[in-house]
Amino acid sequence: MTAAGSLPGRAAIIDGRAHADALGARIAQQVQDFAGHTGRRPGLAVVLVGTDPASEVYVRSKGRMARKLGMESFEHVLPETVSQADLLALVAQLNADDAVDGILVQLPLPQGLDSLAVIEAIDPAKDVDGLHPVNAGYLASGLPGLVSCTPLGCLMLLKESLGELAGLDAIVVGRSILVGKPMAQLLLAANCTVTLAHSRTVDLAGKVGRADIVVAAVGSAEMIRGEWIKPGATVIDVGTSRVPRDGKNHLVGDVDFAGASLRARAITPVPGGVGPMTIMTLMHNTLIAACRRAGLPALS
Ligand SMILES: Nc1nc2c(c(=O)[nH]1)N[C@@H](CN(C=O)c1ccc(C(=O)N[C@@H](CCC(=O)O)C(=O)O)cc1)CN2
Repeated sequence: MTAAGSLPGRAAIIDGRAHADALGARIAQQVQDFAGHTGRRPGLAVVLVGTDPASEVYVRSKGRMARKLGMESFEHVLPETVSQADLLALVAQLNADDAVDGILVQLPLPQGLDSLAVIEAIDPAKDVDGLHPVNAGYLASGLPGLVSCTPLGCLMLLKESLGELAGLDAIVVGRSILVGKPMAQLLLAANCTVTLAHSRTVDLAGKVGRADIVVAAVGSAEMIRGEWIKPGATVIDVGTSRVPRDGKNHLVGDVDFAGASLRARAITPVPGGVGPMTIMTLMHNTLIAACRRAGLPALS
């Protein structure tokens, strides 16, 4: 049988925007409850260094979404020429600010700045990107911390689409600290059997072809071919690359969408799949961080 809403031989589309909207409605209600209990609103500080156009768009979207859900948004824009010391001083100031529950430094940072050192400087309790080694360690140890936004969004989409994940064979293609590594840990915690593939993996096509779940996070346009996908697999595409086609720039994922749709049971589109969930899971993490800091029970 095909997944709900799909035509025979065509994968169901996993609608990330709809899932993000539903999660956003729940968060907005919980923000009101938080404000009722504490007399203040959860606060998210976003730091942008430089003028990368895509990063500017993402930072604006994060601030807009935080305000829309009733949170405080603090936006800090620093010039590309900022020193490592000044950036670290801003992070220290945000760590000490009681109105700030979540801190996010937009990546990538301009050349010359050490992003790992900046991430390590963030108070792990306010690290709503879930990238601090303490939070990565909590995730690997099965302890409650803050989980990186994109993989958390992917896991939510997978659970919505598949229900139970236990026992499924999953492959994650890409081993970044932002997506690949935490994604593999989340799937392991959900009792999948996980392969973490990367640029040196031998026979990637064969390994993808044995997976019930494929999470593609390589950052290379359409490199996962449709014919590699196991019939009936569920495909989550994290990639966003712009490619020139028919005289226009098109946004495509890491997966050959048209080919994969003929074999998969369900697939995320690009745009409109994982991306909107990345922004909403950041809001979810900010609310979790705020509740923990206020000593309120964790959210469901
Ligand atoms: N500190 C961080 N930096 C970066 C992260 C992150 O999670 N934390 N992730 C990415 C960028 N990113 C959020 O920061 C992000 C990327 C894409 C989208 C999104 O909604 N994409 C749309 C398409 C948008 C377009 O047209 O270009 C979609 O897929 O539908 C949201 C957030 C790297 N940096």
